[in-house]
Amino acid sequence: MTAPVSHTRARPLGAAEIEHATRIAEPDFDLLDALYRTDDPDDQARLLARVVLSAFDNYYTVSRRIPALAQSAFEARDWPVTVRLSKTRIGLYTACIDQLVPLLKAGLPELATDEQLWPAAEAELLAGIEGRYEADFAFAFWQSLRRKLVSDEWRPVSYDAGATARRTASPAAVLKTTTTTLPITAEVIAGILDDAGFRVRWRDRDGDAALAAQAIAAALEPLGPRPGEPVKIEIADSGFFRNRGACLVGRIKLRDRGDMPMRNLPLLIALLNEKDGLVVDAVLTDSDELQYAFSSTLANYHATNPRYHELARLLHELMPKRPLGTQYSCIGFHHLGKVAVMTEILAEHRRTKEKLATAPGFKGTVAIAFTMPSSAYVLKIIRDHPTDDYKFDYFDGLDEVLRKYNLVHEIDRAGSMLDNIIYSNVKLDRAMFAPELLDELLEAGIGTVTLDRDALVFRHLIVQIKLTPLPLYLANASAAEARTAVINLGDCIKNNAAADIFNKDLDGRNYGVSRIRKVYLFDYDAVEPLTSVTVRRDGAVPGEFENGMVFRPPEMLEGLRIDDPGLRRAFRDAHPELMQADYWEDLQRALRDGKVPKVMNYPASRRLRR
Ligand SMILES: Nc1ncnc2c1ncn2[C@@H]1O[C@H](COP(=O)(O)OP(=O)(O)OP(=O)(O)O)[C@@H](O)[C@H]1O
Repeated sequence: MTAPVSHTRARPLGAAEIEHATRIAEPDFDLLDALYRTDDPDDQARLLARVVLSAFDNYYTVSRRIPALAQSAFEARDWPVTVRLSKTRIGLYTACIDQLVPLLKAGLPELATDEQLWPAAEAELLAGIEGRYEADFAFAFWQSLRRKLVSDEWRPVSYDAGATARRTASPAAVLKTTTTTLPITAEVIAGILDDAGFRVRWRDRDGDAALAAQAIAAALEPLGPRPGEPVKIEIADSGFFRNRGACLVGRIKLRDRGDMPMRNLPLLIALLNEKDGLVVDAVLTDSDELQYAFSSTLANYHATNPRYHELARLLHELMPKRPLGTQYSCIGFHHLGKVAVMTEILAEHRRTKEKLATAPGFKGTVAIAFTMPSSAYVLKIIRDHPTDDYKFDYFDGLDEVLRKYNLVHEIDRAGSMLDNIIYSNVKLDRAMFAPELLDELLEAGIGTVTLDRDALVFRHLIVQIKLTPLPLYLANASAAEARTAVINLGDCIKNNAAADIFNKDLDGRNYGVSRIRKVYLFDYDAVEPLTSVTVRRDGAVPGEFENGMVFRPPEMLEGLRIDDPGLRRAFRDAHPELMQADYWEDLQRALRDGKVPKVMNYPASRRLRR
């Protein structure tokens, strides 16, 4: 067994230290000054590229420090710092762009309209980033900035990675391999735990390693393992940190044995840092379970290895049911994820030749949702005004709905809301749209969509992972599947409540079932902070007038509009508290006191010590 590394006591990070490490450096004012002063177009292009690149470097430096800080916070059990780091990371990219945009707008107003300068500056930028690993990231930053500077114009800036696109990224570059033979021993696992290089002590490393080895042996059993058979354990050379947890991620590989083909088992070792030391809390070996634990519907992990393409590929290989683009968001690369998702949608269209058409299910009164039949994504726009069937008396307006979608992207989604990828000024070829959808988009009087020659330009475009809307799922599911879905729906409502989210439109048709059969809320125009809702015990009084949002828990079941009496009963039996005012009031109190309930992101049955 590998000798344990010596452990220094982890030191909590001081507020000043975090502040310093995550502070974005000022823009390069000398360069900006030179840019403002010059009239020479070549100098302007060169200086603009340098100004933006220097801002990107400021951003990238800080964003790369955060995973290491997250590791220190985990080691020091400093949970408030962990939360702060996540918040800082998610806002950092926009903060860096917003730092520069007003300066450029004020000093060089012609940037918004200059048709010559941008291509010349882009060529300078591309030359400046050539050969850098994060060239595509720098280019995405450039495009985001440009989009902001020309945002008043109907001039979309592509989300394409262009020349900086990375064609191949083999996960091999981020994997550490241990070669051994079956059965995998506790000593081998202990070696892997040591190799992770934590600077704090384990509570019972050998005991945990033995339990983990047992869990792995049980998971390998269906793959026909033979004692002495060679095996490779490939673990990403990266820590992954989120909330109070950390994990090691990789896979176990068994070679083609003649009577058995090559076999792969995904592996996630979930770690906690308890008061008395590090523990292996759970071992996951099922791709769907990994996907749930690594869900893009939760706060992202901070990955200490900077090779984001290889990590995203590896995660995609381990969790193939989730599209590649969203794997980037899971490790905090939201903006690259945005580029990757758009690239994927365009590639899907090129490959399948399918057209975008209205998404299956109930038509929205607030949104228009569309997709291609085999696409992994749904695209959505928000109408300027709801249709006549809109349920509520008052519509908050397009900006407010977009704000809610954006809020859901930024908060800790606690596992039961989708991540919303929100694009602005996107151009999609007209040929991608089915004629009926094209007519609807252009004729519904939606001010945010226009036709620009052979393309549609969208002021905003929301992209989500495609689910099966709950009513469609229930209509086609077996009795057991339907029952599970309805019970999962209750869990989904509870998880959202734990994230201080209440969907005032209780209707079950706002929810969908994913490829791993979890239920998620996908419609956010009616979400409110749970803490702002008035919970009533009594029934409604005719003619009664109440200010604000009022919710009567006994009306929950009716609100969900699940017609099947058996399914209603299943929901009631599994979640009786959802129909009781006490549950909601207790939760509101806990949220107001800052006691956020824990969200479990793997089944309790996978814990090593239950
Ligand atoms: N992520 C998704 N996956 C699959 N289908 C979706 C998704 N988002 C929306 N849809 C489909 O599009 C329809 C309309 O979307 P959505 O519910 O967001 O619109 P809405 O106008 O906000 O609805 P409502 O009228 O209930 O407020 C849904 O009923 C569903 O059929």
